[in-house]
Amino acid sequence: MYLILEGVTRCFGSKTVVKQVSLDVRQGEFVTLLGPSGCGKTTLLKMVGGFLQPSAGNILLDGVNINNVPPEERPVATVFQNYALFPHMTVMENVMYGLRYKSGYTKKDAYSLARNMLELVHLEDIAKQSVTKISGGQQQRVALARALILNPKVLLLDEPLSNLDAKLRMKIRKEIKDIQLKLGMTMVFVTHDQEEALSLSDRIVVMNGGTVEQIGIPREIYANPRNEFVANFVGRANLIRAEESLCIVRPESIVPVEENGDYQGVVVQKQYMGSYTTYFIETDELMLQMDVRNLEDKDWRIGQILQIKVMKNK
Ligand SMILES: Nc1ncnc2c1ncn2[C@@H]1O[C@H](COP(=O)(O)OP(=O)(O)OP(=O)(O)O)[C@@H](O)[C@H]1O
Repeated sequence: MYLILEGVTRCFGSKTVVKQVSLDVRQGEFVTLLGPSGCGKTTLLKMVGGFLQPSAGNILLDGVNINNVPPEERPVATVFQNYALFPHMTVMENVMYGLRYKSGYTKKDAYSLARNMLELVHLEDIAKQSVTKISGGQQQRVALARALILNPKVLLLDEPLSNLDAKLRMKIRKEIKDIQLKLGMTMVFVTHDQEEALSLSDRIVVMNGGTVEQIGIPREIYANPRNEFVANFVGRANLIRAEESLCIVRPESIVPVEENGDYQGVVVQKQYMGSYTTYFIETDELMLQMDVRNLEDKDWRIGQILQIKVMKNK
């Protein structure tokens, strides 16, 4: 394993905000820390970046314990949520600044490397502009180039897309993934956005209250959430309790049938979502959500009685 976290813990005063987190990240892997605000994901990332010391536990990178290595000497780079660019510098100067603690680069080397990075993030045409005169999406790309110029062993990204509008978020999300695949770079990404986590990650670490709830590939996390917290935080879920057991059923795993359904219920509300419609179906004991793709002319009206079957999550 490339990046190893062993029982990493962090306390602030009497409060433990990261509790005994253990995690192995493979070289070239894209791992996302996903969880609600305050669950400790940024604190965990800061410990990997060296900006915070663990109260207990070890962090190893490429076989070396980096617990006591200061941030500027770690082979790790961080892209922050607020970009942290220098307003008095141009795009090019900001990217070159990434190399400030690295020795052995002439100004010419640094310039040529920065040029390559700007090409990678498609900003070569605005290299001479001030960073205050460019858009949010472009600023985020500058921050990315400034981190990548260090050729880090691990790139840490702390909610890098949260200041962008929905459309731009999708665009930069794809660019980050393209770069990760192109460079084979190990990335640890922090977000509270489940879509971002599902679409980008090789594996997702779902966190809650400073601990890990589940680690798995996106499909596993979505189709087989370990508990109610994961089921509700990642996607929408119908929670069907039978005696001692809890069955977690995704809305698209509920299908209408002509007869012999598992449940009969009445449509009490429907929400048109473009590519699918969500029907809220009230049975004797449950309120179920059913998603039906809007491919055919199938449509059920409010008040209609339906038979439904519960399928396996995909
Ligand atoms: N320097 C600090 N001193 C005291 N408490 C802190 C400090 N930094 C973070 N915390 C607390 O630790 C907890 C976890 O914070 P953290 O920023 O890691 O959460 P997060 O999951 O990244 O949340 P968000 O998505 O809101 O950034 C929070 O309760 C926060 O108030």
